[in-house]
Amino acid sequence: MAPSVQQLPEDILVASIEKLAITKEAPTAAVKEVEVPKEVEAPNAEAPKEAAKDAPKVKRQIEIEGGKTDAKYPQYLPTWNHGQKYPPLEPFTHVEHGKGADPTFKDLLPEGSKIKKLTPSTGSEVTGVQLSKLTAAGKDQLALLVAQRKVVAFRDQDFADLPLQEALDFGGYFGRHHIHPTSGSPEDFPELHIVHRYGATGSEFDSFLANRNSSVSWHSDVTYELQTPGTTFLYIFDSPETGGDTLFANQVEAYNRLSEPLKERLHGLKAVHSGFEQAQFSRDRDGVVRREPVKHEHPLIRTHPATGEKALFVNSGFTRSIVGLKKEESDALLAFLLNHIGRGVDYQARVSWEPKTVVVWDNRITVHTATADWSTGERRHLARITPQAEIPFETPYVKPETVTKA
Ligand SMILES: O=C(O)CCC(=O)C(=O)O
Ligand SMILES: [Fe+2]
Repeated sequence: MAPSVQQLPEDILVASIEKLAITKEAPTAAVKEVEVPKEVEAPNAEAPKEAAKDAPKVKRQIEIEGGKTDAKYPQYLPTWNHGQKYPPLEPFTHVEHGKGADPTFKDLLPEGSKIKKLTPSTGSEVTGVQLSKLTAAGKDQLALLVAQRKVVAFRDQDFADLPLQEALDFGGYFGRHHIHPTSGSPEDFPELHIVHRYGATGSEFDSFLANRNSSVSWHSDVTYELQTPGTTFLYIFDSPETGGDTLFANQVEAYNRLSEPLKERLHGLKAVHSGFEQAQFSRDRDGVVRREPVKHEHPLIRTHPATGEKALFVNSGFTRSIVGLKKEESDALLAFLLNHIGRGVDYQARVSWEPKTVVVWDNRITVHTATADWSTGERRHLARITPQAEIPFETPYVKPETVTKA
């Protein structure tokens, strides 16, 4: 078996276990049938709402009461609309705002703000900045800072209190919104990907752990798409008192740690990233599949368009095989790379969620994993905004001596 299929993509957990958990945890909750548009055939992913207006109606189930009443942000609870069907994504031109941004960060980190490294190579924490108030220059610098530090946690944000559309408008600056094929989203906002768990003993998550040793599942989001996500946002509503941290691994550093002969050999190789298993997982549980699944081949080493840094671009969630290698070779090489990334605690950062935190990371050059380590029945509830970026590209291997001489 390929190493990648031994682990479930984290998105799968987010998408489907939550749905089951809600049903289990709130058995008395009323389920209301709501009239909603059927077969929302959007002409493209950017304009689903226009298409929805004239569409015929079907019933959709939304979960209310037991699940909704005690959530701090019920407007962000997940719903699954089986009527939402979108055509394949069309390519678009991505504008990389981090490229050419002012590296002094004067519009992002004004006087009085504080930035602190989480670990030497990876992750920073910022206080004294209100993301929602950033100018265009500040947003460009945000993209650059995140590309450099890989992940940045911004504390004390008003983001969760903004109208949902305003939060989306902010995120839309960084790229076209990705609509997830299977995850729950707030009613009428399919661009928001919702993470929602109770983590209670006896929940669906326990039965998941019955077959797994750990909830750790390193992945980069939806890398099966042609244009994979770039600057990405996750913000918190409810979290357990302790636990539920999110971990990030730095794929630039994972690349840098490889020997020169191995780096040189990996350049030019491509890997297959597949969304088929995720879609099937959802179908098997009567979940939604908003768009038919796709696979794409991406370079094993990709270059970041703003920093020029090279990063390993494989993840255990979606990378299935290396193109051109025989199965055993591909499995062995992928297993080595994924193991290398997963055990690289010396190039990872762990973000602890505090109320009002917004975490921004660059999905092109990191992998991340949730940790489901609490079993107290506390709610953990977050939303992700996932702007897509460029088609992954690579630049040629450069020997270190050449760099020194140049
Ligand atoms: O729940 C988390 O900490 C991360 C979830 C996740 O992988 C995501 O939203 O992309
Ligand atoms: Fe994720």
